[in-house]
Amino acid sequence: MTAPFTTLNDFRGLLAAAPRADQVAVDGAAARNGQLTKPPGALGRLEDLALWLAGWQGTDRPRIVAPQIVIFAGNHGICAQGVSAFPAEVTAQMVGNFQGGGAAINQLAKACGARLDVVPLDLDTPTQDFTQGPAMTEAEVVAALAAGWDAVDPATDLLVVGEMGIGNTTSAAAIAHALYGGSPAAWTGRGTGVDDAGLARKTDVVARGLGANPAAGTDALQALRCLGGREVAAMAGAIARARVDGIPVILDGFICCAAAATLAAAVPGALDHAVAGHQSAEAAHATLLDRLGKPPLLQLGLRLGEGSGAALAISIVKAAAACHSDMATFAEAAVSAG
Ligand SMILES: O=C(O)c1ccc[n+]([C@@H]2O[C@H](COP(=O)([O-])O)[C@@H](O)[C@H]2O)c1
Ligand SMILES: Cc1cc2nc[nH]c2cc1C
Repeated sequence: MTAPFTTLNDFRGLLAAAPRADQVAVDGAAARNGQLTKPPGALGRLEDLALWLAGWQGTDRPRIVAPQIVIFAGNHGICAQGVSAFPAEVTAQMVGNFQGGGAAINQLAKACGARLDVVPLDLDTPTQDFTQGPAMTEAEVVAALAAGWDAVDPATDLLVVGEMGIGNTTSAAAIAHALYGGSPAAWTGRGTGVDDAGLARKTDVVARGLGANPAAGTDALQALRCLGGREVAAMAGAIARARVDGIPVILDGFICCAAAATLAAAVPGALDHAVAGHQSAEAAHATLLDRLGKPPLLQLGLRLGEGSGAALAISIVKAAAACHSDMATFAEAAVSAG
């Protein structure tokens, strides 16, 4: 498909017009949940997940049979300022590793039975350094949103978006700072492992980013354009496509959630189809999840990106659907209800 928008305003309009979850299916799933052979509430958050899936799949018996993971990769102009523990060429090298099957996400995708797609975005043309002005033009950010939109398989029933982009924790911190305010230091963490001097440089870059891009402080999609990267915008485009098509999404770490946050700030309800897969060890991810109102399913100390934490959570969401849809009811199993 070719994405049905050519401007940020078109994109915002599509997202604002997206249908809501199917309440009849949710009510049907809640009724079924009450008849399953377990004490009420005994499956904890698995029960919430099943009802959430029911609403987006439009059935009281949701199933996950075709999960898709898409990894977007982009390069960042701000890398020249020494904001990462790794050199920018690692982004393209890791794309080769994903394509060769050697990265963590290849194993995690295999382990949960998900299709994995890798989408490199103009790696030879990093975004502009956002301390000097906008990272992307409107045409560039729209192209990245469209790449994300087009990468979603409309037949998938559960989507994970992940990223690879040296420097992108700085971009994500700058976006969070623009959307939510607070001090630049509160949003800035160590990413791939910068030392104290690197952390101080990053914090300064985050502060100067908003200073150089006042539009980012007044409009969430401008924050994405001015402070984001191509892979960040592509994740936003894919999450938005899933919202419009009613496909449930599991959010990954700090960068994925910063991309998602631009949608939530632009259009209320834009993330109703999304749950948080995990809480990353990146310092500000907990705060960002709190702002999004999304409690994480897992907290394993991961800080990898690549969709890794969300990929692990696919198994949990699959399990929630299987229990809900395939368990026996008290009547079917001839078990006495309480
Ligand atoms: O997902 C996260 O929360 C996360 C936290 C720290 C680092 N990363 C990954 O590390 C890269 C960005 O780190 P950095 O230090 O280059 O900004 C990028 O490729 C991300 O996938 C990802
Ligand atoms: C090796 C490496 C792998 C990654 N995967 C996601 N971000 C990454 C950053 C680095 C440095």
